[in-house]
Amino acid sequence: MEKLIVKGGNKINGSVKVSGAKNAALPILCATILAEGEYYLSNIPKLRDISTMLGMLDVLGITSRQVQNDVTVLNVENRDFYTAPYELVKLMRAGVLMLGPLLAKRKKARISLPGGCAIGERPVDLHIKALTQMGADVEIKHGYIEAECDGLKGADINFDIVTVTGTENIIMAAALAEGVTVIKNAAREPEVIDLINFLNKMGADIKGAGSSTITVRGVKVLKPCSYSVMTDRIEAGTFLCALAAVGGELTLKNAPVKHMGVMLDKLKEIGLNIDIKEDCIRASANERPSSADVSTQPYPGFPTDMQAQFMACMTVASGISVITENIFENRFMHVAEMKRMGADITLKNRSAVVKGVDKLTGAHVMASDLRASAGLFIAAMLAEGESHIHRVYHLDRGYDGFDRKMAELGISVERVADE
Ligand SMILES: CC(=O)N[C@H]1[C@@H](OP(=O)(O)OP(=O)(O)OC[C@H]2O[C@@H](n3ccc(=O)[nH]c3=O)[C@H](O)[C@@H]2O)O[C@H](CO)[C@@H](O)[C@@H]1O
Ligand SMILES: C=C(OP(=O)(O)O)C(=O)O
Repeated sequence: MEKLIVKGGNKINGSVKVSGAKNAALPILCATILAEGEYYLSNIPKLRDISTMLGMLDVLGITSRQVQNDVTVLNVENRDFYTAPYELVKLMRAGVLMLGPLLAKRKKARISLPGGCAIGERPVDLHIKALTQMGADVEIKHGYIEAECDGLKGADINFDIVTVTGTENIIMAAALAEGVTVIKNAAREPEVIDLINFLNKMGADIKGAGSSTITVRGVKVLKPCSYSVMTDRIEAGTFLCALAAVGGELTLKNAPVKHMGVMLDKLKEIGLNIDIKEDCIRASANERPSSADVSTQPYPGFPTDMQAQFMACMTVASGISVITENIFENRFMHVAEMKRMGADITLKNRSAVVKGVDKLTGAHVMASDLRASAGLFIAAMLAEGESHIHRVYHLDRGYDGFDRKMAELGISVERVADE
């Protein structure tokens, strides 16, 4: 295991290139199951969830190799493998994204049921209900989702809750199903749009990307293609939050600006100066951030994946902020750790009331999940003295070279072995 030692007190100064989006790359990698042949995918981020996903695809007979540093070539054969084992799914919930494509293409899927995790129970009942409506037989046995079908059929799916991976699973399943599938209350996240663009490039017929009604007309065959994955709005937002917290100047290259609306508005509200030219954001902060309330919502609302980072910034704001988490029932594990660094936070049901303090102090803290780790990193950048962030493997799951990029921006950070 490794930990990060961060010395607080430095400002951000420099420029950073935003990497490919984890949450777009993962479903796109799963979608390759849908057609045999060779795919050329660029802008796939280098992070642990991606290597786990490539390992899972390998188990299914799909090999990958890296060419020219930025292109991942996948070679897909339609083999008789259909199991995503516990050892891999336990490392990353996105393994469930194999359910739809495996059923559609191989007519059978056996996926380890993802367990509960630090941010909540995260059931997959809506994925299963929708696939059953499309004609699949699904059972839970020995901790696995076991599903099979003679061929999926189009259906009218109405999700009770907006679910991102649920929407993605059904879109992939429907792409090769017989007839038309209409998904109502679909997720509108940019990563869902990226998946649809990829599938349409493979020859799928999907309309309504970015709206809450998506119509998929099943086609008989899809073909492989080359594709460049969108850049990561959460990574971009994390760097901007860090800047708003500690001050300084930052140029973000390759930022997915058009998908960052609410985030950028919030960051302006707390005092960040932002200048945008195409996909380049120049931002600066000279003063302590102002306080602001946020309430997480499905896209286009404020993302739950930015809540911990925003909270870190608010720990030193001039005033009181109320941060409400509406998506996951338990996504406040970072609160106790931030309090250990001197933050003044009170939890009331789904909200955290954060009273800005003059300074945080460095401490040993434990990362509980991916975005909590980023939030704790920002808190450590703000703190007086040294902080040790343990269980940094959570950070590595979802950020491409986070500590390296922060070091390039002038932040004092060291990665060392942890006992
Ligand atoms: C790999 C990926 O893209 N992960 C993202 C995806 O996760 P993920 O797709 O798992 O999150 P969902 O959008 O499905 O979850 C939204 C809510 O619906 C609930 N729910 C979901 C499915 C279901 O069958 N039953 C059910 O009750 C969940 O417990 C949660 O409370 O969207 C989340 C919400 O934007 C993000 O935080 C994650 O980063
Ligand atoms: C919660 C996240 O990811 P996952 O759904 O893969 O756990 C995240 O990206 O913040």
